[in-house]
Amino acid sequence: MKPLLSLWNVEKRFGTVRAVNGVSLDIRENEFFALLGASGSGKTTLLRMLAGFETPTSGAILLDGKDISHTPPNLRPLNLMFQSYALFPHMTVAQNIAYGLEMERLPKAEIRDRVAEMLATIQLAPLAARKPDQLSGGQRQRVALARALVKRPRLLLLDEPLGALDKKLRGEMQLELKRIQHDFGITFIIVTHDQEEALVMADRIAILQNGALLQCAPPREVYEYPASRFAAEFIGVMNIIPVHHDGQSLRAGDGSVIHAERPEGLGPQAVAAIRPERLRLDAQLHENHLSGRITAMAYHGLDLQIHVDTPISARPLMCRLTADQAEARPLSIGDTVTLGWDARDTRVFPA
Ligand SMILES: Nc1ncnc2c1ncn2[C@@H]1O[C@H](COP(=O)(O)OP(=O)(O)OP(=O)(O)O)[C@@H](O)[C@H]1O
Repeated sequence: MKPLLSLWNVEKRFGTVRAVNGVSLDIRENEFFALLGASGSGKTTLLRMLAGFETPTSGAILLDGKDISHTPPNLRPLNLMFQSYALFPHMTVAQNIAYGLEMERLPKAEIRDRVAEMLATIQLAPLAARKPDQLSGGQRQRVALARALVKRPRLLLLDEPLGALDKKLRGEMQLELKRIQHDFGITFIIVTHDQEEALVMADRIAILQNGALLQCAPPREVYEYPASRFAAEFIGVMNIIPVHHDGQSLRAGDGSVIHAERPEGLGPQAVAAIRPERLRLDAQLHENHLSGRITAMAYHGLDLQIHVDTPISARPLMCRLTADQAEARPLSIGDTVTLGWDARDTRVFPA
């Protein structure tokens, strides 16, 4: 399938700072695409280049195969929604949504119909006559989204759109955004520093580090097969065990062998990485096993997290048990347990 948007080796320098460093990627029609990275990794700069507020120092941005690198923002078929998206305080919800269409001088009847459609989509029809200061944060966010969507852009760019919301509301709005994106069939590109948010919402995630693209893949792949140690630790929780590669096998600090599927060309210093939910208490069923002592436990409703002190790592291993597993085997701090995990669940990266 032909990509909607292509980035070809896009670079942006501010003086000596390389904010974006040779990023190449394709974004497909109807995709929910997340740009994920720590503060200063270049997410916003990349988004601003897509919107046309910055021009690449080198490389090209193509929309439908046409180079738009130097096309001004107002001539691009896209819309940008910021975290601090300001609604007009003196206008009602309906007027705020209608504003962009009125600027385009569309017929009154069409504006009325499209505003009504958007109010239904964001489920705020009963509040159409309210002013922004009579809305909750989540409701204001929906109006901002409606205002961006009502113009039917082909591409919507969202810069930390849920950043100002509390955790619970954020979770609800994540699902809401996904539903709206699906219903409208518009391509969404969202900037976030929240890895959980990217996992929940996106069809694909691009991880940026120091302006460079580290990995671009669907959430599951990013989670299960991180491209590097940085990606492994950035997404979700990861147990990291320093290992030595002697050409034959991987050994932990205490000399015990760690069974893993090894990448080629690994140097002597490496780390083994295992997700907490891959560690099991039925150790005999797995290639790797070792004993340790429980030092801490945290109950989370759906799961139980235990920290286990072991000889293979200075830091305790984090192990996540489902409620069923935890019920089958009552545990307390101080208990000795035997942990096991599979070689195929062990990723290995250069240290
Ligand atoms: N106008 C500018 N002039 C100089 N340096 C800039 C400018 N804009 C961004 N930078 C630098 O480029 C780098 C990337 O910034 P950018 O805002 O794109 O990162 P980000 O990933 O969006 O970060 P955050 O999550 O904190 O918003 C940073 O080192 C930043 O200081």
